[in-house]
Amino acid sequence: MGQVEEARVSCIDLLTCHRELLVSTLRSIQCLLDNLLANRFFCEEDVEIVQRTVTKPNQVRKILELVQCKGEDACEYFVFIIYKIRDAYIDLQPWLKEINYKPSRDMEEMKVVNTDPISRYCEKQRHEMSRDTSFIMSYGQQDETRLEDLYTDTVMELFNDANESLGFIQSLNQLLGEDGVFNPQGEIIYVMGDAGVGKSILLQKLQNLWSKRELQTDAIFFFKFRCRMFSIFKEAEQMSLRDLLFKYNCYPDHDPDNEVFDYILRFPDKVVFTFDGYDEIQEDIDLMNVPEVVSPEDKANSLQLLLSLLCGKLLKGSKKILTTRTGIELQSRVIKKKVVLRGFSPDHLKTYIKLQFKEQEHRDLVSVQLDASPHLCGLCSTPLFSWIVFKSFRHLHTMHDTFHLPETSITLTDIFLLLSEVFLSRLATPASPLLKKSTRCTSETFRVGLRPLAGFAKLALQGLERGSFLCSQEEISECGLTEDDMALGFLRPIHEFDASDAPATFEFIHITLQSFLAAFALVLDKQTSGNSILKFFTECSRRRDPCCLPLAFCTTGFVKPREKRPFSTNEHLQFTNLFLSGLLSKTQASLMGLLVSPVLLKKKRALLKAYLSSSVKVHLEGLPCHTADGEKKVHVLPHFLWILRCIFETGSKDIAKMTAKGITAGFIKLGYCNVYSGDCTAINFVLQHRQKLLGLDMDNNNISDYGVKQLQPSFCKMTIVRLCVNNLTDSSMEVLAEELCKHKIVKVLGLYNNNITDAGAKLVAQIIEECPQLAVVKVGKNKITPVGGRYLAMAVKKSASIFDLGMWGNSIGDEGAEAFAEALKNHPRLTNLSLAANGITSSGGKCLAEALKENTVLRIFWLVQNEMMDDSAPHWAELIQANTGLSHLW
Ligand SMILES: Nc1ncnc2c1ncn2[C@@H]1O[C@H](COP(=O)(O)OP(=O)(O)OP(=O)(O)O)[C@@H](O)[C@H]1O
Repeated sequence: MGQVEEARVSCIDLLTCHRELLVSTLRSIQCLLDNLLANRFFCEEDVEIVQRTVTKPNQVRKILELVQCKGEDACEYFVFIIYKIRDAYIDLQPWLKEINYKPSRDMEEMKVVNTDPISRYCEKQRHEMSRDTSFIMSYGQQDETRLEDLYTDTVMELFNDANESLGFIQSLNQLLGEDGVFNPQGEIIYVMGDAGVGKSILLQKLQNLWSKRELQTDAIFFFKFRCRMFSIFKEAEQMSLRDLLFKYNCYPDHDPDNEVFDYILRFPDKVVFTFDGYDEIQEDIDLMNVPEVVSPEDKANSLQLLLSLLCGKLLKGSKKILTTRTGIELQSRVIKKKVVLRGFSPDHLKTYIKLQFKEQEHRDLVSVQLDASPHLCGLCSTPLFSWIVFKSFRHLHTMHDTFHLPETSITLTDIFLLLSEVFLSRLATPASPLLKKSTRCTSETFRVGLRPLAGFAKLALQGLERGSFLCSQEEISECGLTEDDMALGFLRPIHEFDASDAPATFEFIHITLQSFLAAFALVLDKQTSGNSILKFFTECSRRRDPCCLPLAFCTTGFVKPREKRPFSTNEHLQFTNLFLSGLLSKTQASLMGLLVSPVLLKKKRALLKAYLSSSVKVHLEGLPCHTADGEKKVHVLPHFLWILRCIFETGSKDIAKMTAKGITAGFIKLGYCNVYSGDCTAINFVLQHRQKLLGLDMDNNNISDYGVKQLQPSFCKMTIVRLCVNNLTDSSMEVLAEELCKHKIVKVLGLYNNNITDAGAKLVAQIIEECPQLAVVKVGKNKITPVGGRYLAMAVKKSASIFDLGMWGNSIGDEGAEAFAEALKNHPRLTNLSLAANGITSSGGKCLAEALKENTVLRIFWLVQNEMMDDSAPHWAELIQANTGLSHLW
């Protein structure tokens, strides 16, 4: 035996000595009884005696009495059970440590079976979680793919409460860890991302890793919820936290004493929650005024339970990951950390192609087509869209002799038409394998599939109109859809909301597909006046406010009743508008002309054209603008971007021209508007028709190199190019250098916080040298070393226009500093320079101070966060006394 034996403390004495502690702390009595019985320390009668005893402490007393009567071995085995099943006897682990318990060799050989309800529940949860998360849904139910065969990492960026980037997360383990926590008191790990960027799949992967014990966490419970379910529970339905956890997740069997729930209440830090799709909550505002839930025993409305969990009023300290569409802001005080999903990087996309296509021939074919179209690459950075494109490609390629992805100007409407074509092609009689593959005829597929397509479209529109993502069997039948139609793949059944045997509920396989079909319904609709196609446009332009969700409740406890909103965001409606624009485009005219009367189609197209042609102008007129340097500046809202997206879908040059004319401001700020690379095609589509010069600020978006490529034709008009915090690499610098040096009109170039290295810095230096009007350049927080620093310094030396250069947060070091010292001597114009946080030591500092004695122009100089020692201070003191033009030295 270990220390216990060495000290010759018998276990009988131990149990006597610590009896009080054991009586007050010991739980999971059944597990003790099961093992004592199985190993014949107890007989059936002993077990019955214990079970007949009324309270838990008395049961423990009885067990202690009995084991002590049975002798030293029984007592030692009793302690051994507590030692072996840590989870069940977690409170007694410190005691075991205190008595320095180590089991004897004989004891180590004895069997202990874990019949503890808590451990059994954990196992059950892991088992069910693994079953539920191992497959990614594909087309309908018929074609599921294993998660591990398709899951590809995506770009995950951390942000602080001021929405400043804190860098990227490299692995899912970091999501639950401490990286990027800006508010330790906050309870929520807030994950944001655009439609289809992979929020649900990210959670699924996390759940799957946990189920296989591959996630680095000590959490032993995991509860997953989709937020939309909270809208489904009946308003009047009151439920307890226990119901919410067990009825709608995994149920604890064999737990007569509620030990699992008690454990969860006592150790909330052992619990992970995932709540997917916070934007999908269709809250009833009246509920918000009901008092908050603070006791786990209270019954309450499910939404209140959710909010109390999220705010930490219930199960404080549990880990909670909440996902939502971009644009839904929560108050920072409830957020622990913030992660934004950015979709596939070019490398991720390559990996995903490999996973999607097993045959090298297909991989090559797809890669060639993608390489030829940066716009398609941009679209495919959203996993949902690449999934549709690749799946459709595979399907159509196997069905038909030739199939190529649509070329250059593919739109989102094209992508969803492709998906619908694949679904509807199931209606076609399969060709005999011996026959040559059939020739693809999209219009025929749609013509044959019109009845079910119209049925699904009607169902989708009805759902959007009443604010629901779900549909019942009854509603499906009312739309004329049959069981065979259900097999096409548009809908999938959902089981998770009905704890009872309620009839099945269905949802569209993705919300964007519901939006697409709703748009289809608007186009097909013969009954109502054409005007009704614009109803969602009107609604979206009215609801311009950034969304504020029920978590106001967490901090204020009271929210004023507002207009009842079916969805927390209007993105679904915006998508419907976008698809409507695409379906009514000239490109789709021949296909749609087969499905709708050409006269009606023409009427609807004219209405849309009239609306879109003026909507940018109207939007801009409604915004506050200010004039600076004789130029009108306006900060647009995300709705502006949606209008541009719609205009691009129409493919109409006329509308684009009229829109370009309507942009009267000389400077447009699109910062924080959630612009992604695919949007740049739409922006370019309009801007290329602009006659006048323009300043464009696109800071803090996600446009990436694909986006810059798409904007290429528009740079000839841009005097201000701000692309800070946009995930750009040197490849974007090539495009910028080529365009900006060709047109030489740029005045401001913002590239702060991207991924520019020395090669990119060389190109920026070229822009500085060759653009005679360039006054402001921001290249801080990139990856520029002394080599790049030298290029930039040399360019600054040659430039007579540069006025403000920001280099903060690179690593140009002393070598870079010396080069800048050279550039500063007698520079005619540079007034504001930041070399802060660049690893410059006293030696570099000395050179800079010396050089500044010959400079009377520099006013503001940032040098903080370098590595200069006190020995450089006299040089700066001397410089200040020498009374150069320097007014601010940091
Ligand atoms: N990391 C990934 N690896 C492979 N495929 C992915 C990944 N993320 C998403 N997908 C594909 O994209 C589809 C849509 O993803 P998902 O449902 O997670 O998006 P979402 O961000 O939750 O969208 P929404 O906000 O509209 O609900 C998935 O069904 C899957 O096919």
